[in-house]
Amino acid sequence: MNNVQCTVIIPAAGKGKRMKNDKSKQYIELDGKPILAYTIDAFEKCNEIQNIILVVGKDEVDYCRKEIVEKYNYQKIIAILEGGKERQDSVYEGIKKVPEDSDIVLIHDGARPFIGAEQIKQTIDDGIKYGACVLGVKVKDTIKVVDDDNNIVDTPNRNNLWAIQTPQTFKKELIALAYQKAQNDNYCATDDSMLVEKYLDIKIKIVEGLYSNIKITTIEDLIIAKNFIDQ
Ligand SMILES: Nc1ccn([C@@H]2O[C@H](COP(=O)(O)OP(=O)(O)OP(=O)(O)O)[C@@H](O)[C@H]2O)c(=O)n1
Ligand SMILES: C[C@](O)(CO)[C@H](O)COP(=O)(O)O
Repeated sequence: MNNVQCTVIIPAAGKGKRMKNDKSKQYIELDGKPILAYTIDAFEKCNEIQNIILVVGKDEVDYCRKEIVEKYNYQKIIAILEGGKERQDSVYEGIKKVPEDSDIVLIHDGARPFIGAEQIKQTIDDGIKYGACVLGVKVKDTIKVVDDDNNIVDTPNRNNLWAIQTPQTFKKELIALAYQKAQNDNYCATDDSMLVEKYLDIKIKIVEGLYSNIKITTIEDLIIAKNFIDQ
């Protein structure tokens, strides 16, 4: 595909409850800069991305425009939208505003600031080739399936287990259709590819990512993030 048009949706409307911090985690500063700004930087600098859609919390649109978009002089942001109750609702707000001429939609957590250019480009290439792909890494631990009483019921073969990250990258029509169907059904998933798995009969490729592409979720992740920045 020549001149492929790519739009990234960055959901950043979460409250960061697991971080237990007054400020939502995406606005916590690392070395004087908000986590969300590190995330946006990666896509702003990536030549393959034309548009960035930011989805932020209720009442955070003006704050984000002034303190993030204007302050860091981002040029690719075409919309700053108010998100919804769940991550999926926030992403859906973004999907509704993807420009007509976009071929590929990437979805990337605002709280994953260490995404690399190579990985973004690889998901775009595989998104074009296969229609749907997600970044992931092989799990390092043994994973157990447990019942409601915390008794082990299964130990899946680790060779078949991957920890899934973002970007999750799709042809626009595919992800728009999967999202519309899920929203109509009130079906809530924990990542975007689950909707494609449920509603569309297509294969989704895994693109091998990096362990450094962490999602800042709990306080330990902040310590790791500070170490990455200091390196
Ligand atoms: N209603 C929501 C919930 C989450 N997110 C975003 O989705 C990404 C991944 O979600 P997660 O890490 O779970 O963030 P939070 O929901 O903020 O965290 P928690 O579950 O601990 O409250 C984050 O960038 C978050 O801001 C969103 O846009 N809208
Ligand atoms: C999309 C995701 O980052 C893939 O690992 C993750 O599932 C988001 O889940 P969360 O519950 O919002 O942390």
